[in-house]
This record gives sequence, C-alpha cells and structure tokens, in this order.
Amino acid sequence: MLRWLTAGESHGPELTAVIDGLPAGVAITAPELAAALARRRLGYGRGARMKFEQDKVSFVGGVRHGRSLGSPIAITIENTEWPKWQAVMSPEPVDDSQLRAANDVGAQGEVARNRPLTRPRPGHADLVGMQKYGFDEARPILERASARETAARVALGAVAAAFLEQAFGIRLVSHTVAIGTAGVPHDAPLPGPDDVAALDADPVRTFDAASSAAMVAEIDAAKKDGDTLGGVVEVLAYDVPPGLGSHVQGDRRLDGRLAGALMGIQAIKGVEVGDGFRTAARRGSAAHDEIVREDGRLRRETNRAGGTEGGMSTGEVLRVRAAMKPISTVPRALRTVDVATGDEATAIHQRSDVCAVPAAGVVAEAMVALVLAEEALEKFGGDSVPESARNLQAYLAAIPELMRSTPRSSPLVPRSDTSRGPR
Ligand SMILES: Cc1cc2nc3c(=O)[nH]c(=O)nc-3n(C[C@H](O)[C@H](O)[C@H](O)COP(=O)(O)O)c2cc1C
Ligand SMILES: C=C(O[C@@H]1CC(C(=O)O)=C[C@@H](OP(=O)(O)O)[C@H]1O)C(=O)O
Repeated sequence: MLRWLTAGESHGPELTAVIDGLPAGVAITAPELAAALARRRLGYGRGARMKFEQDKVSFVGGVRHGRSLGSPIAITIENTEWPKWQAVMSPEPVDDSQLRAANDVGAQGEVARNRPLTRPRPGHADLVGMQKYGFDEARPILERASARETAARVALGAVAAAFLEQAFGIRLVSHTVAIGTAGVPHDAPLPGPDDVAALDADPVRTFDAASSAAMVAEIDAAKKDGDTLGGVVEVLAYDVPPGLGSHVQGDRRLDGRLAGALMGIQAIKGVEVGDGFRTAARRGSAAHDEIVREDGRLRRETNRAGGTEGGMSTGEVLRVRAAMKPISTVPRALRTVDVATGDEATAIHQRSDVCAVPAAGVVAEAMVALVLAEEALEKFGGDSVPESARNLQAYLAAIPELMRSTPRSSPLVPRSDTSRGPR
C-alpha cells in the first residue's frame, strides 16, 4: 500500500513530505528532486515570490547512497524566507515586541507581516476557514491553504515517477493547453515523453509556438489590467500497462482516482479524462476507440477515451486534463467585508501570480505519478524495484497471445492524417 502526506505552512520553517510503501532500490537523489522543484517554479506570469525564494530540498529518511531502502521516505523543503517570518509563524509562543520587530523588516513590500488579516480574500479559503476552525483572522488558514504546499507534492511525485520509470518504463509529460481564451488547437500534436525539456524551455510550457505566443500576450494583457488568469493543463503517461485500476468498485476506478487527485490541487475546478466533455457532444459511432489488430497485437485506432475503459488503463496513452480557475488574489482588489468591524472593504493584495497554469501542469504531473505508483503497486506489488518489474513482466506474459496489446510508448498518429505529425 502506498500512502503519502505533506505538512507545513507557506511561511513556516519548511515543508515536510512522507511517502510510505515504495519498494527498495529506487534510484533517486536530492539534486533530482531539486530539478523537479525548479520545474514547478517555471512559467511566465508567476509573481515576485518565485524570484526571491528558493526550494532547499533534502532527504531525511528512507534513502541511502542514492537508493530507496523500502522504509518511509521523508523529504524536507526549507523555506528560505523563514528568517523573516520566524516571529509571525513561530511554533512557540512569542511576545508583542517580537511581533512588532517582525513588522519592521519591510523587504519586497511586505510590510506589517503580523497585521491581523480580517479582510478575507474572495476565492481563497480565508473566510470559510475562519468560520470552520474558529479563528478571527485569516493567517492561520491561508498559510496552509496556499499552493506553496504543492512543492512538497512535486517532490513526492518525483520519487513516484522515478519508481514508475525504473520498475515499469512508465514515463510522464505535462503541458499547458490553454491560458485564458488562448488555447492549443484540439488536433495539435501531443508531446511525447522525450519532449519534457523542450516544453520546460517554453515560457508557458506549450508545444505549439503560435499558441505559446498568444498565451504570453494574454498574460501581459491581464497583468496590465490588474487582473489574473486560469487555464487548462494536460498530463500524458506513456507505457502504462493495461489493467491498472478496476471496474469492480467505484472507488477503485483509475479514472476516479485520477480525477480526485487532480481536483485535490489548489484552484483546480474541473477534470477531463481523454476527450471528456467533447465526447459528450459526439455520437457513439464517433466517440469510442475501435479495437483493431496490428502487427499481431491489439490496439485502439484512436484514443478519445484517454487510455482508460471501465476504470482500468487500456495500454493506450493515459491523457487527463485539469482546469485551473484564475488566481484568486486579484490586483484590482475584489470586494469583501472586514470581519473585525463589519465594514465593507476590499481584499488585501500584497503580491500574487498573474497566472500559475504552467506550474499547475507540473503539479498535476506529480499527482498523476503518485496515483499511477499507487495503482501499479496495488496490481504488481513488490518490495524491490526488480521484484515489481518481474511481476509486471509475468503478468504481461500470462495474457493469452490473441489478447495481447503493447503499452503505447509514443504519441498515436491518427491514420486519417499522418501529415500533422505525431499524435
Ligand atoms: C501552482 C499554484 C500557484 C498558485 N499561486 C497563487 C497565487 O499566487 N495567488 C493566489 O491567490 N492563488 C494562487 N493559487 C491558487 C490558490 O492556492 C487557491 O485558489 C486557494 O488556495 C483556494 O483554493 P481553491 O481555489 O481550490 O478553492 C495557486 C495555485 C497553484 C496550483
Ligand atoms: C509560494 C508559492 O506559491 C504561492 C501560492 C499562493 C497561494 O495563495 O496559493 C500565493 C503566493 O504566495 P504569497 O501570497 O506569499 O505571495 C504564491 O507565491 C509556491 O508555489 O512556492
């Protein structure tokens, strides 16, 4: 059984993440985690904090000499901003003079760090969190609701991705398919597992140059107007064997688990598997993926379903999309009420991202890696990477010859139009 948890506040001393149940022998190092975390900081439109803060990541359990031990893996990501927040976020009680001193720092325009946040920001957890947990200001809520926490998930996702690739050859890639109204055409070529570096080099992590330029222009326009944007990201997983997940119980469906994991990311408000909502508008004859025999193996002619049928992976490319709402902290401040006075007010805005969609793609990729690792371990088990790998091979070999399909390792080229490039 694979399970994981994160802890830590946005301006606390560090984020902590633990993953338990991963086999021994996964090759993974702290610099590889740091590289994964650096990818999450990418993307045109992110705010000031991404520039001055760094992710200082270490393994503090479960890894020895670059390989997992099979014991729980513990990771810490130090918040390099901590010295400035030490008094405000101190786990120990502090006195008023320490808090006053904290407010004097004033770097990066962050004045009055300890001022009670009594003007809850629309679109954030602030107000309902205060109501639910019994706080009279929003700091104790926003510190944990912040997507700073996604750094810890990306670190865990990097460990899961290393296991998936080393044991099963599964590889993932994510990309941005829309920001605001600018989007990649639906029939544009899909990125393959070798395109990660090229995508990361693009300002918005998009394959298509014209769409990328349109997205950048949309971000510039929103910024100029004091506004923010959301968008859509897509995650693809290659070489996923058939049979992860199950049709037998709703909570064991792979598509359900993927949707839950993606919806668990801050600001994600919709998930599509394969062609998702577009499929709902099609007739059945144009909606499903016909099964054909090619080179002695079964395959789907198309991949509208996004690599799952009946809650199980089919062996085709797994394809899921997540829709992110626009960033909630809008510079052109939204109306709220000061809950200390009852007066009408505008929401606090110190700084914020204009758009974090490219980063959300990296987070979504991490979540898909964690779900696939969980599912693969449920199906194949194994206490070491070679044992998990052997179990997969034995399973594939036991599928009768006439029923075998080969897990898809590159984008599908639609027969109707091979001139468009890989898909
Ligand atoms: C990578 C990432 C970065 C984010 N950055 C910001 C930000 O700078 N400002 C902001 O208001 N919200 C940001 N958010 C979204 C908020 O965390 C989120 O909207 C808020 O916690 C409320 O949760 P909900 O949108 O799921 O209801 C970000 C989300 C992600 C995934
Ligand atoms: C710190 C990160 O993202 C933060 C997520 C976030 C939010 O409200 O979710 C708000 C911003 O933080 P702040 O309000 O302190 O400027 C982002 O910078 C990060 O991704 O590492």
